Amino acid sequence: MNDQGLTATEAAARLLTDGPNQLPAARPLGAWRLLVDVVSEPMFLLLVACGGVYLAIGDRGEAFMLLGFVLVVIGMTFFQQRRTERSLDALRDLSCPRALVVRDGRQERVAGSGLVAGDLVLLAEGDRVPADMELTAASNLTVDESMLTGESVPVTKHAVAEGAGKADSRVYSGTLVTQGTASGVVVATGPRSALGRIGVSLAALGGELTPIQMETGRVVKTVAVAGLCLAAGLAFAHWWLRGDWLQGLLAGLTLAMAILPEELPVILTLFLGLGARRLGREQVLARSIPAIELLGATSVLCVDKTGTLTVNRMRVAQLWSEQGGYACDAANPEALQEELHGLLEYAVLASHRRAFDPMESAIGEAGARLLANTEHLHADWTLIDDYPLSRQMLAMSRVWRSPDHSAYLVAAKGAPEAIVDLCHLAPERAAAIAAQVAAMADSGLRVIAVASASFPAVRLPDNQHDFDFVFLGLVALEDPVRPEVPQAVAQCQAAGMRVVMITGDHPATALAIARQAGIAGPGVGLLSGEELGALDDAALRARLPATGVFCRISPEQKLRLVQAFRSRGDIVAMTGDGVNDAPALKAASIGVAMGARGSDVAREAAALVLLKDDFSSLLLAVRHGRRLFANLRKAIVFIVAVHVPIVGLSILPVLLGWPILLMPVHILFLQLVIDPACSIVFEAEPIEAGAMSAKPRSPDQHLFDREILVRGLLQGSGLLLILIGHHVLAAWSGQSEASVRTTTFLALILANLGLIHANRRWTPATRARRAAPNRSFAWIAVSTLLLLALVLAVAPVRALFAFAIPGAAPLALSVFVAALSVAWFEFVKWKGKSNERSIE
Ligand SMILES: Nc1ncnc2c1ncn2[C@@H]1O[C@H](COP(=O)(O)OP(=O)(O)OP(=O)(O)O)[C@@H](O)[C@H]1O
Ligand SMILES: [Cu+]
Repeated sequence: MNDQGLTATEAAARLLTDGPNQLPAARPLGAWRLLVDVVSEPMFLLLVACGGVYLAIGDRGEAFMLLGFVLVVIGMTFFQQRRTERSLDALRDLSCPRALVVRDGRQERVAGSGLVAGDLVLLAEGDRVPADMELTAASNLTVDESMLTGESVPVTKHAVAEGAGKADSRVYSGTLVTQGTASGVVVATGPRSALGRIGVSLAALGGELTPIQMETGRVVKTVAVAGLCLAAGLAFAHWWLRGDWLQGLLAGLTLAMAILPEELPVILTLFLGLGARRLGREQVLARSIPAIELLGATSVLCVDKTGTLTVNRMRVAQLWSEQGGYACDAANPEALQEELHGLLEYAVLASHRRAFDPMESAIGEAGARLLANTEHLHADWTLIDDYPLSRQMLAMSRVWRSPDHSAYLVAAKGAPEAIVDLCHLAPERAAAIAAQVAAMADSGLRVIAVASASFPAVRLPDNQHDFDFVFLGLVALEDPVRPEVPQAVAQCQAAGMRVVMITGDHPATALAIARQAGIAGPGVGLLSGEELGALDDAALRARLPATGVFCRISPEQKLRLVQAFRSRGDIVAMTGDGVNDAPALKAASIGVAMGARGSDVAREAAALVLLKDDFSSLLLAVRHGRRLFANLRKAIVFIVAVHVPIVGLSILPVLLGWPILLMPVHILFLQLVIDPACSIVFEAEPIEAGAMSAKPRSPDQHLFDREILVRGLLQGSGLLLILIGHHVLAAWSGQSEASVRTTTFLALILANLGLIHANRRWTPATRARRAAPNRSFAWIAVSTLLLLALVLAVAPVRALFAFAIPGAAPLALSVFVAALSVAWFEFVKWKGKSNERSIE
């Protein structure tokens, strides 16, 4: 079998003829769905109804105007849909497995969709098999084929060369490598794979509603029902008081339009969608929308050590045997002493030649450097078998045959406890070794022990215990804490979040690294996997508040820990990268996988994928989550406030016998054009200064709570009163009906802008930061005023809006009223702030 793989040109040609290695995505017809979506928009129905009434009255101009707005609704729905679709496509790409393929003799990682038949692909634990393959080499490979066969017990696979039958040497697209490594040649891709033939399409992604979306849905429904009742009442009142039922119907429909919280769901989707995009810019991929929403409420961060807190670049720092020690820095001029040659030799033999694990690469490098030109490097030995690491035994052995030995040679390395156990050492010797391990681990080094054995060349035992191991010594590896981690941890703690370390490593190493990262301090305890196993759920829960470091933890225990934290009401973000981490990642409120280091399984189970594999990205994500929630609340205050005057100005004239002030066009102008644009300002608002020094919000804090409603209603009713004052004053000063309408509308729009400005920051104006200007506000203010000027300038449009070009004095009055309302907003803001303080 050639091990160069295909050439890139060959692969490209085959990709062209065979098509991508993808399953056809089932997607309903776009146009049809769009139609259904648009027609079920309440705004659309109201518009059509209003149009009908205008036609019945014989007012064709108004009717066509509304038709124009129908186009706006369709356009908005369409773009909305396109955007959601596109973000879902991005999610699908992400869940598409990547493959390590050999082409032109070089290994490269490509998207699974780029594979073609004949490609040579390497598989490792945690990979999703990217295509149907025939194995050319396999070491301890077991595969979970449950998604094809329903059988959840992993099956063992062998290479064809080992005389395995077809079923035994084939792995199928979509199945999961649960253990071992292998290489194989792709035999079928895309729809021709076993999975494709069954016709399984990708699991439906998206579609699930987040708690906030559900809450918003409820609010929208309640308000809509109330609005319709009110509108019916108004139509009836109009008919009763004035006798014109068509006009009454129109007034009712106008009110319904004014009340309908049409923009809420739109804004929510916008915020969450843009939130995902913002996270993406920080190299954080959000695979689930609910996670974005929850981020701001995170109260516990459970992080693993290697790679998340540390740089994951290992280096052998010390070698130690009972005969002596050696410091492995490049500055050490001395050669490695003869007594330690065997230790390093067997450490190398116990590692994979083409190592995935940074620890094994480090050992390989140290061997190549320190044992160069000795007889201890054995490129010509053949690997006979290996015993992988397991949860019961944190040690692995590899069995070799050398050309000049009759017996097999076995090299083992693993956690010192495990190796000491395998070597059956006398208690005093074991104690001395443990003391040495503790001394090395205290400075944060990861310590592993190495042993050797020889075994007659007969059938190998099933268990590593059956070898007669000789203890060789210890290898200590250094993996420094990332420089930015201590500060990030401190910021998390300042933000009221606990950072908890969960590791499979030795207690002393774990504690040392935790100290360097700032996780462990006075009053922060340590709990080992063994102790944890002895605790029942209640006892475990009781230990959590005082424990910050969990060591020698197995993945199954990670799951228990997540569940224990969650049962205390915590919102838990948990990082993980291994195959066995998937259940814990799924169980966490927010599962976090590492983009580069994580296995396919981990990334599939996670809600967030950190492309920059490090802890500070997580802090950034939380910041974005908090900002998003805060800005959403600001937008909602604005929306509540802005509805009050619109509703009031729709109802009052009918009841008080004034000429009708607001007609459907005016409301549409506000509701469909101005308000949604305004929410963009809130979305872009930077995080408030104190947001990362406050406690995380409680997970069941409502978006629409009393504080928000009171603040919004207060701002809105003040504005309504001021506008009524304006109306009375304007009418009294002898302005024409059209002029009153124009100036009141202008005052409303200006006050609207003032309202946005006021709600951008809830900290009083005097303390507002000047930094980070939000340019979208200026843009929207200018374009809103331009749009209004346009409406006034174009005579037919002006007529449709029933406006008149106002004189200087009415204009001045209108601007003055708007300024008055801004002062009112600032007062409410200041009042709200001082109330909050008195509650605390
Ligand atoms: N390739 C290996 N060879 C030998 N021993 C290993 C190997 N990998 C891990 N071990 C042993 O098993 C222990 C647990 O390893 P594991 O990989 O589960 O830790 P982990 O949870 O990934 O640690 P961390 O939190 O540092 O990432 C290690 O401390 C080490 O003693
Ligand atoms: Cu030697």
